[in-house]
Amino acid sequence: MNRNLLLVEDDPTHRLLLAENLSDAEYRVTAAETGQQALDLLCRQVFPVALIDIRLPDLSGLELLRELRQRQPDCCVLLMTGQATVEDAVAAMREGAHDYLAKPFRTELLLMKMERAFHLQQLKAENLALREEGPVQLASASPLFQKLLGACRAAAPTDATVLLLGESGVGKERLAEYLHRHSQRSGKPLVRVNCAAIPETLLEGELFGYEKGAFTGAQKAHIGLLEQAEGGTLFLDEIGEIPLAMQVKLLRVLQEKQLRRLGSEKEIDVDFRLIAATHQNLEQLLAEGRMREDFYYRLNVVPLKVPSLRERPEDLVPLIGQIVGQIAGQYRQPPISFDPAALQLLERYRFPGNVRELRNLLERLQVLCPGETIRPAQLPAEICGSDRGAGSELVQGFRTDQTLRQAIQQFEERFIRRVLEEEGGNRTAAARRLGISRKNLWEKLREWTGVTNR
Ligand SMILES: Nc1ncnc2c1ncn2[C@@H]1O[C@H](COP(=O)(O)OP(=O)(O)OP(=O)(O)O)[C@@H](O)[C@H]1O
Repeated sequence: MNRNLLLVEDDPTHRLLLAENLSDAEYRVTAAETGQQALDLLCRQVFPVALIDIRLPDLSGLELLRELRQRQPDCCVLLMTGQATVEDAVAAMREGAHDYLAKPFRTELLLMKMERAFHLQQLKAENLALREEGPVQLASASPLFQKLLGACRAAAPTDATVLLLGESGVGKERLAEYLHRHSQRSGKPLVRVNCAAIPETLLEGELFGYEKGAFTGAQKAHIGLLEQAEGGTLFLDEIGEIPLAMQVKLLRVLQEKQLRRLGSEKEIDVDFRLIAATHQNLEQLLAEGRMREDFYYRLNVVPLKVPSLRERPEDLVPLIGQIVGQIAGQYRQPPISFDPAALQLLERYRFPGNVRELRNLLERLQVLCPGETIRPAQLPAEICGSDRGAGSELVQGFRTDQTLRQAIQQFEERFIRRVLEEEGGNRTAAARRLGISRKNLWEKLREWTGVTNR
């Protein structure tokens, strides 16, 4: 475990003495004289434990504690307090400090408390790793997807760069998580970056980090995402969106395993495994000059194509089972099921949004109709309509030389007739499905055909 310890003490003699004793006990001590210095250090380094004097020249121990908890909420804080400030220390413990030492204290007591604090952090880290190691569930009965999983299992324990290719919503991010969990780096962070979601002007600072004052607005130093992935995995989603200039910089980091924060000359060693993903055709980006060849070859070490849901029809039913189970559990509701006709419609639908679209649909149905057996009429129009030639006859023969109003009226008539037909002429059922009153339906029919109510 990282034995970094932040020591904040303004009294030089006491600071030196403490630093010496703690270093002798093999802690890696970084000392600060003031609250501000401590805050700057907290932007640069992760400290599992901090030992803080409650009386500092610039900030009160309580203020520093609050700021510290914002920057590193997992840090375990021990306060040093004089007799006069014991009450403050107790208040600080209510705000999340772990323990306090009343001055003067013996070195053995300090070392004992320190050992306990680090032990606690170790347990927390192990617990977290255990929780995160839970299986990433990937329901699949399709040979194509099974083959992909086989390749993932082979690639996972290596440090090779993996490039996940496939349409939006097929589960690339989920596979990246699977790869990370099955790698040697699973105890370390998986840092996910959606390159398309970060504005180009901010991308470099976000990835590489920056020093205080590196540019206007950089009021404090910032640890970049590449550094945050230290020891773990960096997942760069939408890699096709990375601007050319940034490709050069990233390539350099990938080759030299070193980076420089914005506004700094210092090279920092970095060690992460890269997984990249895109729904774009990278060869086309190459041809269009939007991706550098050297960057492409660096990414394209283990390319894995994730099939769309259409290419793995065998997976629809297992996926429905898994996702409904998950969502119903989450909402503590009885799970939905599908009648054979509804299931058949789902099987015929193309799911352009892939598993994401399926998941959203299932969540909506589960929340609106918990425990029900879903019938075709409860499915959205795009899925229902995919029955019998995707409902295309409803829009066949439309002319563009009519007004919008005429076109809408024409569609309305066809649509209503079709629903009425599907309901075997039962107007009450048809009106309910159409979401209009029986009277309204009758009026419309009379207008079109002169039929009167029977
Ligand atoms: N095998 C699966 N089992 C259950 N849920 C899945 C599975 N694959 C994907 N999902 C779910 O589908 C949604 C989309 O998956 P994910 O974000 O991994 O897709 P993606 O390919 O990375 O999409 P994009 O290219 O848009 O980033 C997520 O909610 C995810 O949990």
